[in-house]
Amino acid sequence: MLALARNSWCGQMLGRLANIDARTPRPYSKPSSGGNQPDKKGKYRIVMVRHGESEWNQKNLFCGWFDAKLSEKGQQEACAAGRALKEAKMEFDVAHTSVLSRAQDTLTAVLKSSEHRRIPVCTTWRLNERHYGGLTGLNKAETAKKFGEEKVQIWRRSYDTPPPPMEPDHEYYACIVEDSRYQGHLSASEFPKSESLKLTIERTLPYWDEVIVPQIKEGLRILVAAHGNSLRGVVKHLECISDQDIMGLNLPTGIPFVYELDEHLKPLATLRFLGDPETVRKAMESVANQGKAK
Ligand SMILES: O=C(O)[C@@H](CO)OP(=O)(O)O
Repeated sequence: MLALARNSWCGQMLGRLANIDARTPRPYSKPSSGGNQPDKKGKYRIVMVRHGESEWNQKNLFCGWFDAKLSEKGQQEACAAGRALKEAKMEFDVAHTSVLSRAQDTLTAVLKSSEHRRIPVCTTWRLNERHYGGLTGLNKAETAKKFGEEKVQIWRRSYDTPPPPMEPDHEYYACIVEDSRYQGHLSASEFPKSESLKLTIERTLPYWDEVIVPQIKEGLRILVAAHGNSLRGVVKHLECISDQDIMGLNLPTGIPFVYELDEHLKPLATLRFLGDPETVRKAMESVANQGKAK
């Protein structure tokens, strides 16, 4: 059994292997940018949220596994996300998050501002942001000026081109590799030096399949607070989005999105954001533009 979850309650779930039916590929349709019309109700529902804006998002720096904190705006976004969930009368039995502060602090703020009762929270490095390798700490616009916007777009959004690796002399190597939250969970050979979306999906999906899916099937109402790229991986998997089309998906910070799922855990529709459509559209556009030379 894989040592996926830190929380022992979640760990118990690992004994049960997921039994998901073979996926039927279907065409990717653009995510709905908000809207107040609830989807047709599925047999199951899952809600996910990308963390609120971090201090490094604010400075437009590649962040990856660096443990940036939420900015003031990010805190507010997380609180607004909680209020949106409360307004939509969404309740949860269990939450999943990464080991990074920006996702955990978002989850805490969401649960508090939605006046939610205490629920078990499972944390795992498998929901971490993708590891940005040697780009970690670099400014995205300056990197685009230096290497060209096209190259930066490939590093940021392509499916299988990883950014350059993080070498031991990198400014942030030690603070990431020696961080105690990875000790005993990741061996030196497993520790990423950089991750493409493909590699990110390869370490996120075992957690999805072995921990989250059995909980969904048990009827537990689940909230996942994670990161732009770990969640892009889950969205790609759920909606069978092609390697090419996933390049166009930019998840906004701090806006929850909902999936209604059928009995085979197939979404009845594309993701639905709990937010004003124009705000969601602008937020997605602004994430996409972070990689422009400006
Ligand atoms: O820097 C990062 O870790 C991620 C998310 O903030 O950035 P991007 O949107 O460029 O993948």
